[in-house]
Amino acid sequence: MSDLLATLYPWNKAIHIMAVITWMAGIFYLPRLFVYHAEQAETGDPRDQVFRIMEYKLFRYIMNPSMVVVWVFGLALVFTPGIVDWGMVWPWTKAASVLAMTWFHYWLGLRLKDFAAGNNTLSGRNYRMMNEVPTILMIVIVLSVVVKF
Ligand code: HEM
Repeated sequence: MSDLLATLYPWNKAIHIMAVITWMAGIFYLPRLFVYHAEQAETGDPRDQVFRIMEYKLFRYIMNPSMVVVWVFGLALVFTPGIVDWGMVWPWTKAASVLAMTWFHYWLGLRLKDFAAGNNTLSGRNYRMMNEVPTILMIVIVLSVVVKF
Protein backbone atom coordinates (compact mmCIF):
# COMPACT_ATOMS: atom_id res chain seq x y z
CA MET A 1 0.00 0.00 0.00
CA SER A 2 2.81 2.42 0.99
CA ASP A 3 4.66 1.61 -2.25
CA LEU A 4 1.52 2.28 -4.28
CA LEU A 5 0.93 5.63 -2.54
CA ALA A 6 4.57 6.60 -3.15
CA THR A 7 4.28 5.70 -6.86
CA LEU A 8 1.04 7.64 -7.20
CA TYR A 9 2.29 10.64 -5.16
CA PRO A 10 2.61 13.17 -8.03
CA TRP A 11 -0.78 12.12 -9.45
CA ASN A 12 -2.48 12.28 -6.08
CA LYS A 13 -1.02 15.73 -5.47
CA ALA A 14 -2.09 16.95 -8.93
CA ILE A 15 -5.67 15.75 -8.36
CA HIS A 16 -5.62 17.24 -4.83
CA ILE A 17 -4.61 20.66 -6.19
CA MET A 18 -7.21 20.56 -9.01
CA ALA A 19 -9.96 19.77 -6.50
CA VAL A 20 -8.65 22.50 -4.15
CA ILE A 21 -9.04 25.04 -6.99
CA THR A 22 -12.67 24.10 -7.66
CA TRP A 23 -13.56 23.87 -3.94
CA MET A 24 -12.02 27.29 -3.24
CA ALA A 25 -13.78 28.82 -6.25
CA GLY A 26 -17.10 27.89 -4.62
CA ILE A 27 -16.00 28.75 -1.07
CA PHE A 28 -15.17 32.30 -2.23
CA TYR A 29 -18.09 32.78 -4.60
CA LEU A 30 -21.02 31.43 -2.54
CA PRO A 31 -20.74 34.08 0.22
CA ARG A 32 -20.63 36.76 -2.53
CA LEU A 33 -23.88 35.36 -3.94
CA PHE A 34 -25.32 35.55 -0.41
CA VAL A 35 -24.28 39.25 -0.18
CA TYR A 36 -26.26 40.12 -3.31
CA HIS A 37 -29.09 37.74 -2.41
CA ALA A 38 -29.47 39.42 1.00
CA GLU A 39 -29.23 42.96 -0.41
CA GLN A 40 -30.93 42.78 -3.80
CA ALA A 41 -33.67 40.13 -3.69
CA GLU A 42 -36.72 40.10 -1.44
CA THR A 43 -38.22 36.69 -0.61
CA GLY A 44 -40.59 35.67 -3.41
CA ASP A 45 -39.02 38.14 -5.88
CA PRO A 46 -38.09 36.46 -9.26
CA ARG A 47 -34.43 37.29 -8.49
CA ASP A 48 -34.78 35.37 -5.22
CA GLN A 49 -35.58 32.23 -7.26
CA VAL A 50 -32.58 32.76 -9.54
CA PHE A 51 -30.22 33.20 -6.57
CA ARG A 52 -31.62 30.06 -4.92
CA ILE A 53 -30.95 27.96 -8.02
CA MET A 54 -27.43 29.39 -8.51
CA GLU A 55 -26.55 28.81 -4.86
CA TYR A 56 -27.96 25.28 -4.76
CA LYS A 57 -26.20 24.17 -7.95
CA LEU A 58 -22.88 25.68 -6.89
CA PHE A 59 -23.02 23.97 -3.48
CA ARG A 60 -24.45 20.62 -4.55
CA TYR A 61 -22.64 20.01 -7.84
CA ILE A 62 -19.33 21.89 -7.48
CA MET A 63 -18.47 22.43 -3.82
CA ASN A 64 -19.62 19.14 -2.25
CA PRO A 65 -17.91 16.82 -4.76
CA SER A 66 -14.75 19.00 -4.79
CA MET A 67 -14.50 18.90 -1.01
CA VAL A 68 -14.77 15.09 -1.01
CA VAL A 69 -12.01 14.79 -3.65
CA VAL A 70 -9.76 17.24 -1.72
CA TRP A 71 -10.18 15.16 1.44
CA VAL A 72 -9.70 11.75 -0.24
CA PHE A 73 -6.53 12.76 -2.10
CA GLY A 74 -5.28 14.94 0.80
CA LEU A 75 -5.50 11.91 3.12
CA ALA A 76 -3.77 9.78 0.47
CA LEU A 77 -0.90 12.32 0.62
CA VAL A 78 -0.90 12.18 4.44
CA PHE A 79 -0.43 8.37 4.33
CA THR A 80 2.29 8.55 1.65
CA PRO A 81 5.60 7.60 3.32
CA GLY A 82 7.96 10.50 4.03
CA ILE A 83 5.53 13.31 3.22
CA VAL A 84 4.22 14.42 6.62
CA ASP A 85 6.50 14.82 9.63
CA TRP A 86 4.16 15.28 12.59
CA GLY A 87 7.14 16.58 14.62
CA MET A 88 6.97 19.79 12.58
CA VAL A 89 4.48 22.61 13.03
CA TRP A 90 3.08 22.85 9.47
CA PRO A 91 1.00 19.60 9.47
CA TRP A 92 -0.81 20.86 12.59
CA THR A 93 -1.53 24.35 11.23
CA LYS A 94 -2.67 22.77 7.97
CA ALA A 95 -4.89 20.22 9.78
CA ALA A 96 -6.49 22.89 11.99
CA SER A 97 -7.10 25.15 8.97
CA VAL A 98 -8.62 22.43 6.76
CA LEU A 99 -10.94 21.43 9.60
CA ALA A 100 -11.97 25.09 9.94
CA MET A 101 -12.44 25.33 6.14
CA THR A 102 -14.66 22.24 6.28
CA TRP A 103 -16.68 23.82 9.12
CA PHE A 104 -17.06 26.97 6.96
CA HIS A 105 -18.31 24.82 4.06
CA TYR A 106 -21.07 23.34 6.25
CA TRP A 107 -21.87 26.77 7.73
CA LEU A 108 -22.49 28.00 4.14
CA GLY A 109 -24.72 24.95 3.59
CA LEU A 110 -26.84 25.93 6.59
CA ARG A 111 -27.17 29.52 5.35
CA LEU A 112 -28.17 28.14 1.92
CA LYS A 113 -30.99 26.24 3.63
CA ASP A 114 -32.05 29.46 5.40
CA PHE A 115 -32.31 31.29 2.06
CA ALA A 116 -34.19 28.33 0.51
CA ALA A 117 -36.74 28.48 3.35
CA GLY A 118 -37.01 32.30 3.17
CA ASN A 119 -35.48 32.48 6.66
CA ASN A 120 -32.20 34.31 6.10
CA THR A 121 -31.43 36.57 9.06
CA LEU A 122 -27.93 37.79 8.11
CA SER A 123 -27.13 41.03 6.26
CA GLY A 124 -24.94 41.57 3.22
CA ARG A 125 -22.36 43.09 5.59
CA ASN A 126 -22.36 39.91 7.72
CA TYR A 127 -21.66 37.82 4.61
CA ARG A 128 -18.92 40.22 3.48
CA MET A 129 -17.21 39.79 6.85
CA MET A 130 -17.57 36.00 6.80
CA ASN A 131 -15.93 36.02 3.37
CA GLU A 132 -12.64 36.91 5.09
CA VAL A 133 -12.63 33.58 6.98
CA PRO A 134 -11.68 31.36 4.00
CA THR A 135 -9.19 33.99 2.79
CA ILE A 136 -7.25 33.81 6.06
CA LEU A 137 -7.48 30.01 6.18
CA MET A 138 -6.28 29.70 2.58
CA ILE A 139 -3.21 31.86 3.36
CA VAL A 140 -2.35 29.73 6.42
CA ILE A 141 -2.84 26.48 4.44
CA VAL A 142 -0.67 27.50 1.49
CA LEU A 143 2.10 28.83 3.77
CA SER A 144 1.92 25.58 5.76
CA VAL A 145 2.31 23.26 2.77
CA VAL A 146 4.77 25.37 0.79
CA VAL A 147 7.01 27.05 3.40
CA LYS A 148 6.76 24.02 5.75
CA PHE A 149 7.79 25.80 8.97
C1 HEM B 1 -9.13 18.87 3.38
C2 HEM B 1 -8.10 18.13 3.77
C3 HEM B 1 -6.70 18.27 3.25
C4 HEM B 1 -5.70 17.38 3.50
C5 HEM B 1 -5.83 16.11 4.33
C6 HEM B 1 -4.51 17.86 2.82
C7 HEM B 1 -3.25 17.26 2.86
C8 HEM B 1 -2.19 17.61 2.06
C9 HEM B 1 -0.90 16.95 2.04
C10 HEM B 1 -0.48 15.83 3.01
C11 HEM B 1 -0.14 17.52 1.08
C12 HEM B 1 1.26 17.09 0.63
C13 HEM B 1 2.33 18.07 1.05
C14 HEM B 1 3.61 17.72 0.31
O1 HEM B 1 3.59 17.09 -0.74
O2 HEM B 1 4.65 18.12 0.81
C15 HEM B 1 -0.94 18.57 0.47
C16 HEM B 1 -0.51 19.38 -0.56
C17 HEM B 1 -1.14 20.56 -0.89
N1 HEM B 1 -2.32 21.02 -0.38
FE1 HEM B 1 -3.58 20.01 0.87
N2 HEM B 1 -4.80 19.03 2.16
C18 HEM B 1 -6.12 19.34 2.41
C19 HEM B 1 -6.79 20.47 1.97
C20 HEM B 1 -6.18 21.52 1.29
C21 HEM B 1 -6.77 22.81 1.06
C22 HEM B 1 -8.15 23.24 1.55
C23 HEM B 1 -5.86 23.55 0.35
C24 HEM B 1 -5.92 24.98 -0.15
C25 HEM B 1 -6.76 25.90 0.25
C26 HEM B 1 -4.72 22.71 0.10
C27 HEM B 1 -3.61 23.09 -0.64
C28 HEM B 1 -2.55 22.26 -0.93
C29 HEM B 1 -1.49 22.60 -1.85
C30 HEM B 1 -1.37 23.89 -2.67
C31 HEM B 1 -0.59 21.52 -1.84
C32 HEM B 1 0.71 21.36 -2.65
C33 HEM B 1 1.90 21.83 -1.84
C34 HEM B 1 3.22 21.51 -2.52
O3 HEM B 1 3.46 20.40 -2.93
O4 HEM B 1 4.06 22.39 -2.62
N3 HEM B 1 -4.94 21.49 0.70
N4 HEM B 1 -2.17 18.59 1.09
